[in-house]
Amino acid sequence: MSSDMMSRTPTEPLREIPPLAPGDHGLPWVGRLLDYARDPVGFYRHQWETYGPVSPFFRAGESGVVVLGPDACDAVLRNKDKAFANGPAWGQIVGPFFDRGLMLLDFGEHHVHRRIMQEAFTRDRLAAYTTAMHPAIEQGMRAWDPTPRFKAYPQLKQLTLDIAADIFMGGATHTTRAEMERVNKAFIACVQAASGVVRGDVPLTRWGRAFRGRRVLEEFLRGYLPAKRATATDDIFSVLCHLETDDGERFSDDDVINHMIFLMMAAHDTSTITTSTMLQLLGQHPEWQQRCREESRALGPAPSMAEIEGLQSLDLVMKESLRLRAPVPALMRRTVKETDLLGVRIPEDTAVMVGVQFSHMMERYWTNPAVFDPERFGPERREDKSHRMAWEPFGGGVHKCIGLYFAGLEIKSILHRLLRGYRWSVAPAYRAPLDNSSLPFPKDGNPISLTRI
Ligand code: HEM
Repeated sequence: MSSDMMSRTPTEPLREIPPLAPGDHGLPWVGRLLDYARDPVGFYRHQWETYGPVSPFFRAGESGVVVLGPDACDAVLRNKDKAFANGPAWGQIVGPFFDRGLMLLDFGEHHVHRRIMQEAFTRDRLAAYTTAMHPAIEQGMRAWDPTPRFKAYPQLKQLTLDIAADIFMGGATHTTRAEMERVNKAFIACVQAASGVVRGDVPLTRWGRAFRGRRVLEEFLRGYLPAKRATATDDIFSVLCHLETDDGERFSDDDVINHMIFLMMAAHDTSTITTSTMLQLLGQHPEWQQRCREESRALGPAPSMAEIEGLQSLDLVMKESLRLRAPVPALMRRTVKETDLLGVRIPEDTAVMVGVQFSHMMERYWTNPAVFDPERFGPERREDKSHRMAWEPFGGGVHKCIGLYFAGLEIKSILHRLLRGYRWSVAPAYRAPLDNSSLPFPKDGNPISLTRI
């Protein structure tokens, strides 16, 4: 097993974070954020080659560190001496709009909430969610009008929102289409706040819209709460209302609302980005598209969870897409005490950016990492096993994505239906112009040439 660990004997003193090299200060206040937004992997490569696994980074008015390579990422995410906290770090990025979502809780409190929420993602529940997803996918795709420049990304975004309305809300039965539209807009406003410059409740700004959006979402969910508490159904909202651990721990009304808002956010953009990347890559690699289609054709239109898990080629393509374009390319942390990270002293209250995307592109762990090659995940090669954290699109440690199986089922169910009903192509030389200001999405809407079979 290879390693990028820099060894240090117990008697050696801790090293300090290296100082910024000339030219690495970037612009006043924003620092090198724009370099990152322009080309995240290029930025990471520069940090890695100049400084190694723990590098200095000035951004948004403060100094912090970028952590790169699977050993360093692993050390932060495993968080052995509980020095790295999520709440103060992610809170700064997503603002108060996803307050008290699971990812923003820390340590003992996080442990209690995670234990309860785990019950919403058991195999039996996942099987029920999968069954419920198919009608929503079928209904959503009915509106798709294939064209030679079909903008896949916005369509997929709408589709995953429609699926969320069913799976998360149980169809929101008493809600009109117009009301649901308002809720979707409110939700999108909260998501978009991450890239807002003005960080206060100021009208006509991203944050101003997000504050209003959060109020709309809370009112909407609170309106449904009594009915969801009264009757147990298969949607996540109702499940969260009725969860109880063996020790009798349950979520309060506020917990349910906070978790619902965060879950919808966590599930939405990430799955849309992955599906959109898969569409692009399958459009550029028709042999893989055909291979996946043949496996899907062997099943019916609404396969069970076990059948979806058996779609092997699609699974390889999904893993490769998540490697090439991790929907969450960096994980944020802040130290709550001084700590030792691979022999480097990280002071208390340091902003930490864990650049997981870079691990996916390191020659040390992957053959020709820039090339689309799903077979690298196949049983004969298993390049993802070159290091336990070489492939980490879902993070690691106690905050590892709780919805990763759900995500796989949703993404594959969408692709499965698409492969059976449509054929599509994308020019081999196409490179998606990505907006990296929050999660990486294609600015051009990911156009594909789509035809019905
Ligand atoms: C391809 C899709 C997805 C990707 C790439 C993804 C990625 C991630 C990553 C990297 C984290 C860790 C964040 C950190 O350590 O700071 C995370 C956490 C989380 N994800 Fe996902 N996610 C996806 C889909 C989903 C879905 C579908 C759900 C819900 C149904 C979900 C719910 C969550 C939650 C609740 C957390 C916080 C877990 C905790 O802090 O204990 N995610 N996700």
